[in-house]
Amino acid sequence: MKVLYYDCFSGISGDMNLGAMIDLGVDENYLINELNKLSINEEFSIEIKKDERKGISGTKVDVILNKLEHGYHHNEEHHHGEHHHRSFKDIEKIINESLLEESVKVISLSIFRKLAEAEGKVHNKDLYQVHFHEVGAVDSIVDIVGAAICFQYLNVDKILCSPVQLGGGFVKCAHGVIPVPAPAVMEVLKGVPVKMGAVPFETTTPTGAAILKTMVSKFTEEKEFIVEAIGYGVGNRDTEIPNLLRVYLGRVEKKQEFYFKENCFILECNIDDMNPEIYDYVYHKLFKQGALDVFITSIMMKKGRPGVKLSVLCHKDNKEELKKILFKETSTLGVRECSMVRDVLKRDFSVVKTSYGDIRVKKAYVDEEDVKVKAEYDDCKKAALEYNVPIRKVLREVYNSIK
Ligand SMILES: O=C([S-])c1cc(C(=O)S)c[n+]([C@@H]2O[C@H](COP(=O)(O)O)[C@@H](O)[C@H]2O)c1
Ligand code: NI
Repeated sequence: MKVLYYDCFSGISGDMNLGAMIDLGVDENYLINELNKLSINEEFSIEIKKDERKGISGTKVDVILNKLEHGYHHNEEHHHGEHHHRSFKDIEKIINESLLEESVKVISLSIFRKLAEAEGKVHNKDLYQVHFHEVGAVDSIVDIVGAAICFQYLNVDKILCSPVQLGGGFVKCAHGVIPVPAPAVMEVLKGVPVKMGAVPFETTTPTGAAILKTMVSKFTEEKEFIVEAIGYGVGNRDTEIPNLLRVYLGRVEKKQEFYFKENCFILECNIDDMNPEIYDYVYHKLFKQGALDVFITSIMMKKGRPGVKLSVLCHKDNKEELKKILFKETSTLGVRECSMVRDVLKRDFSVVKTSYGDIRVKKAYVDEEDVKVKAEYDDCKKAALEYNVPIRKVLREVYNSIK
């Protein structure tokens, strides 16, 4: 199983994510070619270079907004300092009408939706009323669609993430000066383990947060995988801590499970006043009704009376029928019930041909090497009686033939 792990000790932004993905091994030409399938491809270009923070080298990605001769930037409608805005609907259209792969469209749209929902919540607007600032919209489209292209390229089974460092201080944006963590970041990362204040700057942006929240299946510090590749995405600042996003590509050794869990019940009653000859009959009835096991434990009851605890292991579906048998066929006035989980070894059945006929054999697997083999007692008993031989002779032949 392939795992992608985000180590967000210095947070995450959309650009850092793209840098980390390329550093990890995503083919940059593939990423650029795929991004060019967007109709807005003339509005941006992508600069990819090696850079470093605190001596640790990684990949830095910058989304450069192109100055168009004809287009939004010089469009009459957007003079007088007004900005063109793209709504969530516009972005849905751009993504849906592109020639990007279907899975890339689905991932991109769900990341965008998460971002738009958070912005909507913070600014008290409906999802479809949220407008992305012109410059931010192109940047976010490249960061988010780029992230989706990388996920599709890496084709991992699971994405995990450390607690996310959000930073601190204040940041200037289109709304003015806002606190860090930015409100949209907090909204997106509700319920996610985060850390704050490592540096007095913004380390995690709304786009970075939305990528994580959409894609990560578990936020954990446990790294139960073998690291096969490491990537560093370089951030814009040079802070006291290296402004890097570290990602690991890992492999989880497939552990074969030899047992499975099963819900079951124990029915119990204490008896000190019943003819002991009857237990054989009760056992027979309980097993016939589907009891998984029936057993008796000697107990000392009140008034110094020796008695027994009759226990019945069963599944839920025949529990009530089994209780009825206990009430009808024994002297008890009450039955206790207790739910439990049992671990059951995987097993298979086969038939061994012996000179005494066919004998059924059960194999239960403790692990790859350790197998418990058991000849079916009833078959051995029948064969021993039929051939008038000691039962151990039958057993020996069975075990010798399956060695
Ligand atoms: O809507 C805008 S411009 C906006 C809202 C918020 C909220 O938290 S609400 C935050 N910001 C800041 O803009 C930059 C860019 O973020 P990206 O995710 O687009 O990379 C970042 O500093 C945000 O905190 C902008
Ligand atoms: Ni906002």
